Amino acid sequence: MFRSTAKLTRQLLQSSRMLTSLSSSSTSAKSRLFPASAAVTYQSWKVAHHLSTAPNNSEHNEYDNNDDILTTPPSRSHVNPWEEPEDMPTSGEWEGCKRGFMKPIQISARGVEILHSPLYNKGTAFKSGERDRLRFRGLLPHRVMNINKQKERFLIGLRELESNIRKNIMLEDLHDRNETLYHRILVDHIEEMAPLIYTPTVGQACQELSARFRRPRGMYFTEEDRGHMAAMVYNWPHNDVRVIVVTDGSRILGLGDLGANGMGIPVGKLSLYCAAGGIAPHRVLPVVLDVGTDNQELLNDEFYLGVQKPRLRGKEYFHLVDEFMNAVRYRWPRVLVQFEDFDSSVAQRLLDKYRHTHLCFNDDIQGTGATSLAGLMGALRAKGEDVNSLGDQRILIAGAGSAGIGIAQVLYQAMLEQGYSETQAKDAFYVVDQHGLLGKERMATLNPEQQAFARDVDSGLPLLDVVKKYKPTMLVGVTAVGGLFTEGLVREMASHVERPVIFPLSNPTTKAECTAEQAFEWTDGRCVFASGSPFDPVEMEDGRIFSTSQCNNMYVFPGIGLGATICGARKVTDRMLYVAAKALAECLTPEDAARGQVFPHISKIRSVSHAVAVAVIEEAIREGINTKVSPDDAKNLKAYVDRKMYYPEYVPLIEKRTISI
Ligand SMILES: NC(=O)C1=CN([C@@H]2O[C@H](COP(=O)(O)OP(=O)(O)OC[C@H]3O[C@@H](n4cnc5c(N)ncnc54)[C@H](OP(=O)(O)O)[C@@H]3O)[C@@H](O)[C@H]2O)C=CC1
Ligand SMILES: CC(=O)C(=O)O
Ligand SMILES: [Mg+2]
Repeated sequence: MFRSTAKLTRQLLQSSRMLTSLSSSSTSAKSRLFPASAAVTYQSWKVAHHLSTAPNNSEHNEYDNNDDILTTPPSRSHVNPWEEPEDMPTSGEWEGCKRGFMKPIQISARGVEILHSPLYNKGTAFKSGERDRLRFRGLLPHRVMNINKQKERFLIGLRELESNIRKNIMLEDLHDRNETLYHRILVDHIEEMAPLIYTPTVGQACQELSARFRRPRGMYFTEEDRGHMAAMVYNWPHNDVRVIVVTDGSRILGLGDLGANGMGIPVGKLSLYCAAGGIAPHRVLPVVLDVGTDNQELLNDEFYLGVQKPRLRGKEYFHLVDEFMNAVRYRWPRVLVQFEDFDSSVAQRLLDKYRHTHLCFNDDIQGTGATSLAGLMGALRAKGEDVNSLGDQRILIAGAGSAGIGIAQVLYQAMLEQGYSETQAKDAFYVVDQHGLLGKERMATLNPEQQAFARDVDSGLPLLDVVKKYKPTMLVGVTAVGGLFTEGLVREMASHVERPVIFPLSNPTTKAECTAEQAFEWTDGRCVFASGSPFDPVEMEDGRIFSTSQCNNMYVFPGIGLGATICGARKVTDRMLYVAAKALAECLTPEDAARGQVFPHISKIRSVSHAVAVAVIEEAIREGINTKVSPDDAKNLKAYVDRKMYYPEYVPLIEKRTISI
């Protein structure tokens, strides 16, 4: 089990390279992919550092490395958990940390039940005193391992696997056994893990969910549950649910209708809520509204686990959603509901119906809009232009669905904030769907949100002709059509603009409108690039290396959820999304911008979520919809939010006693 640091580091370097090449796109183009050597070096440094600094006796201290999952110490930036955080408070509950004593959690589970409860299970990390106290002495092998040793062992096994889907399965198995270790691995290795538990691998995990089903996670609601939902929600074993991610599986990433197999998306998003957003795992609930599917393959599949009927539509559908929304609010009055991957035929309608009465938002419309705003402001910085010059851009959005219109709406609001008139702001947009440019002549076929961005002339003009005629400075793809940005189209754009901004945002990677290497090659390295799923940096034949960024709503939804739930906001407002975008944009350092990056590195995601949450709470206070943060706490909001963020560490457990003497 124990390997030398050098040997392990070598192996990690090798595995990381393997991972890099597995997740990379085709290398057939002239430019070749550049292995993310900076990340590899950082990764191996972290492991090497840990191995050389972990104290020898750490495995035998009953209370070291433990924490209360409900509140956490303020600073978590340290790599080695045995090191005392620099800003450890001098009073209050964390005074105990210094003496190696942690407030335990009382649990009702007993003996072996605890080992089978993923929220409490620590596996081989249970210390001998705890094994006695909790009555499972003898049910675990003798050796006690601390969380870092467990993590190290898990990572060796994970990195030996050859395919990303196998890695996803291994991670989800851990998720089902030991949530603390799972989230700790995500927190410490987010760059490596995000593509495995989220896009792109989560797409395949959803497609194969029924075939690979092992253990249930989350809740399913079907038409048969009508009239029972208010009672059903009490089947969920946790009383303090703060965030629900719900889908009806009708548009999973760019993969279309995956029915109940879409459960992988709420599960993946909520893993990010915990690891990146600091929401404790017992406070999240993934949900599928299983209203059938129109996917013929699933309807014919003998192993499909969802409702094998055509989708419920119309009034019946909306009544079902309504019962669900009221049932969850009945049990958890302050819960935040994130609508995810609903087909655009219902997404905006659901948002409009609930946004003023329930604490909710639509991630594909609003989260994507806020993230893209931050990314496009980052692109202006990377180009050395004024971030407040959005209204002077010519912005071509390919795709007029939830994401496309969501992006246009948030950018439009931002332009008004930046001082542009409504006419100037509207004039910056060119929005194209399958039938070409949205224009006045097509008004009758457009929904009200699309109509707002219809141009006076050139209705139906094809995408390439829009590029030729209007010479966009920014090109955003949210069509779910892989390869839509052809060489001809990108070269045409680059012939008019010195530094074209190219954002193929469709997920998963196979649906990206173009790859990173294509964009850099076809613009001779002049573009500023960001994609929905991650791409490795690109090295051109002449040796130039270009950074890529991931423009994905994962940069804002965890922070929006964290902020909205900490302050008990009554609703998620448009301005909250705007301040979230600004906070995210401000996390970009001058060095990031100089490298052509438009988002902070993903390893910074927890501090990004923290900044977004602080901005959201400040906005809630300004708008008078904060119900929880006291004026005193508001004075030192950053520290307050820090304290509220969950950090995955083992907590001492004690039995909850029902009889007192
Ligand atoms: N990076 C990120 O954070 C996010 C990425 N996305 C991705 O964006 C993609 C779209 O999502 P969403 O908006 O919800 O999907 P929708 O189905 O709502 O919208 C897709 C849009 O693309 C248009 N379209 C399809 N084919 C073409 C074409 N050949 N040329 C021009 N337009 C075309 C459709 O037009 P028509 O209506 O005429 O069919 C429609 O307007 C997905 O792949 C999703 O994964 C979504 C959210 C966040
Ligand atoms: C990222 C995301 O939400 C999507 O692709 O749908
Ligand atoms: Mg989505």
